[in-house]
Parts: sequence; structure tokens; C-alpha cells
Amino acid sequence: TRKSRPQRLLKAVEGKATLGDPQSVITAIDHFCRHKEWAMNVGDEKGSILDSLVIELSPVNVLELGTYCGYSTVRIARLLPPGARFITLEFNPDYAAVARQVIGWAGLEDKVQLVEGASGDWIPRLREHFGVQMFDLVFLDHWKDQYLPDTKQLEECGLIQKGTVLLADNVICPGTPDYLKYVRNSPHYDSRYYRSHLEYTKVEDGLEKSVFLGF
Ligand SMILES: COCc1ccccc1-c1cc(O)c2[nH]cnc(=O)c2c1
Ligand SMILES: [Mg+2]
Repeated sequence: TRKSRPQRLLKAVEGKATLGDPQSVITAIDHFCRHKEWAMNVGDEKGSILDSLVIELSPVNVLELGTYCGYSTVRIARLLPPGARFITLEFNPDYAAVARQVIGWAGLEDKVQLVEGASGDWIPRLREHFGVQMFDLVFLDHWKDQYLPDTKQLEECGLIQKGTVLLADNVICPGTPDYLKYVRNSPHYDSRYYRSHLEYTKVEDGLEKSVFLGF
């Protein structure tokens, strides 16, 4: 049977990138998605905004919701300080299988824990299963209707605390209206929009950065 899009993306990485070189993996995926076949990676434009935030935050505990092929996982992991802990959750096993290989090709497998399953099932178990107390950065990039329930669950589990930064992809396209309303209207978040474009296109999209101020 025909290979899937993630498998075709992985082939492009294997054909173009240098083993152990994260930047070459990022460049190979961006080239493939811009010139061969679009795919829903955060991309280079929004990815640069993500990079700046990771560099500024220098987070110790990071959670990514929605791994897909591992593109943003590689972007984040390559910038983390030694000893940082990075957990990425992916529901789709086919995506997870490709992501493991992309992360491995970048030589970052020791920096990332890829967990397969539904975010809603895993969030309540992260503390006891991984011994994590709270997250400094949460990157939301999975199903748009999961952003709000997962954020509320993270709050209830005490994994979001004063200073935690939420960074949400696709708040315009496809759009996450209920999540946006929540973080922008809540007195417990300081929220701002980084205007950008849907990956590899001219369509407007952006990232919403929301800092938790404490209860
Ligand atoms: C499957 O839809 C693909 C698509 C089509 C049109 C517009 C946007 C998107 C899109 C873009 C993204 O960055 C995404 N990130 C994470 N989970 C998504 O479902 C997602 C969807
Ligand atoms: Mg996205």
C-alpha cells in the first residue's frame, strides 16, 4: 500500500538530513513541506517564535501535546538545557512511530519521552508516572477541541503553577475559540497573540502565549 504522508516526510528526512544534526532535520522537513507536500508541522515561521520563547524561558520541564512527526519536538529539544525533562504526547500510533525515527535521526532521543495515548488519559498520571511536579512550558498543538479541557485538567492536577507558560498553535487556523476566550478572559492568565501564518502558507494563523499568574 502507498506510504502515508508522515512516512513520505520521514523518507525526505532520511534522504536529506545529517544523522545527529537537528537543524538539518528541521531544514529537510521544511523543504519537503514547502516544495513537495504540505504537512501540519508548526513550520519555520511559527517555529522561530517557538524557538525564541524556549531560549528566553530555558524551561526545565516541558510538555508537548501533539507530537505528529516530531518536528516541533526536535525544535524544542535541541534548545533545552542539560537535565531538562521533555514529555510529548501523541494519540496516533502511526504518527508516534514516525516521530520516534525523526527524533532519533536528530540524535535527541535521550532528551525526549514520547508517550502514546490520549492526553486526557495521561495528564492525570504524569505526576506519579514521571515524577514531574509542574511544567514550565506546555506547547499545545493537538486536536483544537482538546486545548481547553486539557488545560483545565492540567490546572486541576497542579501541573500548571504560577509562571507556567502555555503556548498554543493554530489559535486562528483551524482556530480554538473556546480556549482563546478562556485564557484571554481569565484573571489567572496574562495572554498575548503572536501573529504569523499557517505553516508554509500565506493564510493567517498565530500562537497564543499565556502565562499562569497563580490562583
Ligand atoms: C488535519 O488538518 C490540517 C489542517 C488543514 C487546514 C488548516 C490547518 C490544519 C492544521 C494545522 C496545524 O498546525 C495543526 N496542528 C495540530 N493539529 C492539527 O490538527 C492541525 C491542523
Ligand atoms: Mg499545529
